[in-house]
Amino acid sequence: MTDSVRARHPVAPSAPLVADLSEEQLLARIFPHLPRGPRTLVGPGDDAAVVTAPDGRVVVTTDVLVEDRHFRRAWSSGRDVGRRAAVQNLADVASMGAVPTSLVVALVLPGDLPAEWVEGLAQGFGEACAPHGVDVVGGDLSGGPLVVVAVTAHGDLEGRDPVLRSGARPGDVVAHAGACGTSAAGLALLEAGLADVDPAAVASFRAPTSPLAAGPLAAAAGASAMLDVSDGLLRDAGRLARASGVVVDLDDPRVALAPDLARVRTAAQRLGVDPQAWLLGGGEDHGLLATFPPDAALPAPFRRIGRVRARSPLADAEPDVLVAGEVPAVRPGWDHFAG
Ligand SMILES: Nc1ncnc2c1ncn2[C@@H]1O[C@H](COP(=O)(O)OP(=O)(O)O)[C@@H](O)[C@H]1O
Ligand SMILES: Cc1ncc(C[n+]2csc(CCOP(=O)(O)OP(=O)(O)O)c2C)c(N)n1
Ligand SMILES: [Mg+2]
Ligand SMILES: [Mg+2]
Ligand SMILES: [Mg+2]
Repeated sequence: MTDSVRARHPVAPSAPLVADLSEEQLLARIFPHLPRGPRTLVGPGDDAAVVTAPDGRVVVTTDVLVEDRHFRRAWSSGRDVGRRAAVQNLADVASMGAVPTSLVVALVLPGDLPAEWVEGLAQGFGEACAPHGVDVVGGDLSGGPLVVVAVTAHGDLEGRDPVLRSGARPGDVVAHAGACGTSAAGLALLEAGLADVDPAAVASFRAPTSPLAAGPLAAAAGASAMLDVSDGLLRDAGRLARASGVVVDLDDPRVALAPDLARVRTAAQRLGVDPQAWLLGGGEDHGLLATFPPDAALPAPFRRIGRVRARSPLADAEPDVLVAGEVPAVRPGWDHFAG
């Protein structure tokens, strides 16, 4: 950290700042302070929490989108941001095996923002939610220096057990539903000023779609663990692997993710980059990554992309995720702080 940053904050020179920590390290400092009673069936650490209500259980999750961190006003319309914010939250509900039911939306809006942009945002929420029978039931407004969209989503497990990150067992099949790497390709094209090279990839960055119905289907088919891929396949597979105490060994992406590779090949050639970096390290496609017992039939549109292995009891520094048995060479994905 620079001295000028430290000068603004009254901390000891050795005390870490947020930018010195990974998201996981920061969460490890937060979680111990949070109260936890018998109403909490699944607490922080998964894609969503499960809490009891007098007449049952409610799945609840929240994600925030920040201007210039998650979107740029020059690249995305209000409608795009509304659709993205909805899908990002609905995917966290689906990845618990639940059906999303309602959202509340809190907005921070700078005064120079056209009111039309905000109407577009509401339209985007409507377009992403209505087909799934999800209602937008409230929110909050505040002024502020940049656009922030904070969403809380609720879901219904319909009597099923929630599918946690922690249930993967050695021998399970690793499967994925949805796209991998397309959103990252779209972002890279926008950054390079080459959006016209692949308008479909750019559209999926601006407003991704997630196979939401596949979450409850996976739960019904006996999925042992699940999460949505928001930060990159390797990063999120690592979270599932650590929560479950296993190693995720992904199949060779040139075969297992061949359709995804084909989708981003043109953009990769044009930008002169290795498309595997997008497939394995790109986030924000919000596909579902799940593990299934070996005898389970994978529900559509899940496809096998790897296998769960036992951790070796002797190897301390064993990686959590392998690709075709090897330590992957590409960046694993997004971290807000220790990127
Ligand atoms: N400020 C916070 N206080 C309590 N729990 C948090 C906080 N930020 C994140 N979490 C929890 O940490 C876990 C990981 O968060 P995150 O990586 O954002 O999950 P996701 O990618 O599914 O949105 C989640 O269970 C989330 O609820
Ligand atoms: C302008 C811009 N730059 C970079 C990115 C890439 N990016 C920003 S956040 C993120 C990860 C996903 O967001 P996060 O807040 O971590 O969502 P969560 O994991 O909580 O679902 C990625 C890949 C972007 N979307 N927009
Ligand atoms: Mg998630
Ligand atoms: Mg989150
Ligand atoms: Mg994230």
